[in-house]
Amino acid sequence: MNFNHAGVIGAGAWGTALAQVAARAGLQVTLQAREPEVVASIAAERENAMFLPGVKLEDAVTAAPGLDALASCDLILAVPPAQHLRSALMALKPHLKAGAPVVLCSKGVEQGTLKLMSDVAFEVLPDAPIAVLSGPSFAGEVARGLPTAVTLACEDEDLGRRIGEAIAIPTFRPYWAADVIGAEAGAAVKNVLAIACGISEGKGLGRSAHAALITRGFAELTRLAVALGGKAETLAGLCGLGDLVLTCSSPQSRNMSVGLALGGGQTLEQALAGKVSVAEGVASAPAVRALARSLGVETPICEAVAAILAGEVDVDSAILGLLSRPLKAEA
Ligand SMILES: NC(=O)C1=CN([C@@H]2O[C@H](COP(=O)(O)OP(=O)(O)OC[C@H]3O[C@@H](n4cnc5c(N)ncnc54)[C@H](O)[C@@H]3O)[C@@H](O)[C@H]2O)C=CC1
Ligand SMILES: O=C(CO)COP(=O)(O)O
Repeated sequence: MNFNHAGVIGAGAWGTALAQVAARAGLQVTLQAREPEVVASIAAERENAMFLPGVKLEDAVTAAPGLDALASCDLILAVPPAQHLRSALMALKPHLKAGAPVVLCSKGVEQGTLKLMSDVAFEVLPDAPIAVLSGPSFAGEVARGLPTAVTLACEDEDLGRRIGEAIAIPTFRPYWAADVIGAEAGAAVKNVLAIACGISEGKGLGRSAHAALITRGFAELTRLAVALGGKAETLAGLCGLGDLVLTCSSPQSRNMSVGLALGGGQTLEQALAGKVSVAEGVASAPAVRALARSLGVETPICEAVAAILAGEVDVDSAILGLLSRPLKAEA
């Protein structure tokens, strides 16, 4: 089956950028937006002024307020914030075309249930083929046509390849993989680690600390992903190391920005004030901590971030705590 019509759930920055990619790849695209002003601005100005200003959208992208508009879509890209994926898929269910694959593009762990996005999707849409798209990809850069490569993970590798080919353009290169759990675990944990790197940067701890944090963070991310059933080699790819390096290295990252603000002395409330965009690591940190504890996996950096965000410890004490840990073998 070739794909002709993509439906995108969630017209935030990333949903809009992916709609642009799919349209450039030759698909008709319906972009479902919750905010009436987003639907209106795309219809009138060809621009999502609220979430992705300054990018003129392709003619093939049409915005719609309701999920009923996705009923004829043969490919769905689900891009709501992770904590809203369940409700979004439940709302999609009556309108989902039989057999249409659902590609999960949100990055996070569901609070309360501690489930990965694919677990949520399997629960809500047990009959739908599920794939995961993740990798180093800032929405603004992708939408402006700057190049990147991502992981397209699907247990059915042939389907993964076909989805990848359907949305690929020279500046957006999906590499397929079968390890859905590894791809999702990398996506969720890297956001928490980006907050840690932002804190380090905000405190002025230097380039060496930054590199050490990324590296030890990568060890945490890999340990947790493997405990969940993922493969270490997946985490060495675009959806793990690739996205970790990107998100930990630029204030363009909403997660790193939150960390920068915290490291600069702001409270979490101040760091989040006035932001319309989502910093997923804030919601995922307590879930990642709980998940790691339930599996007996050591994740000291994620633990420290979760404790800072929960107000259990201040930034300086958390840093001191990490630096005072017993020495051990690296591997
Ligand atoms: N922005 C980026 O560069 C990238 C984002 N992602 C992931 O994509 C997902 C969506 O992020 P963005 O598009 O950046 O979001 P955004 O921060 O640009 O926009 C917020 C989105 O949240 C939606 N929203 C707010 N409250 C909601 C509710 N109660 N129920 C359902 N939706 C609600 C808004 O409608 C809007 O679509 C996140 O999981 C993020 O980690 C992944 C790769 C890149
Ligand atoms: O996931 C992303 C890049 O791959 C976007 O990161 P932020 O959500 O931190 O901006």
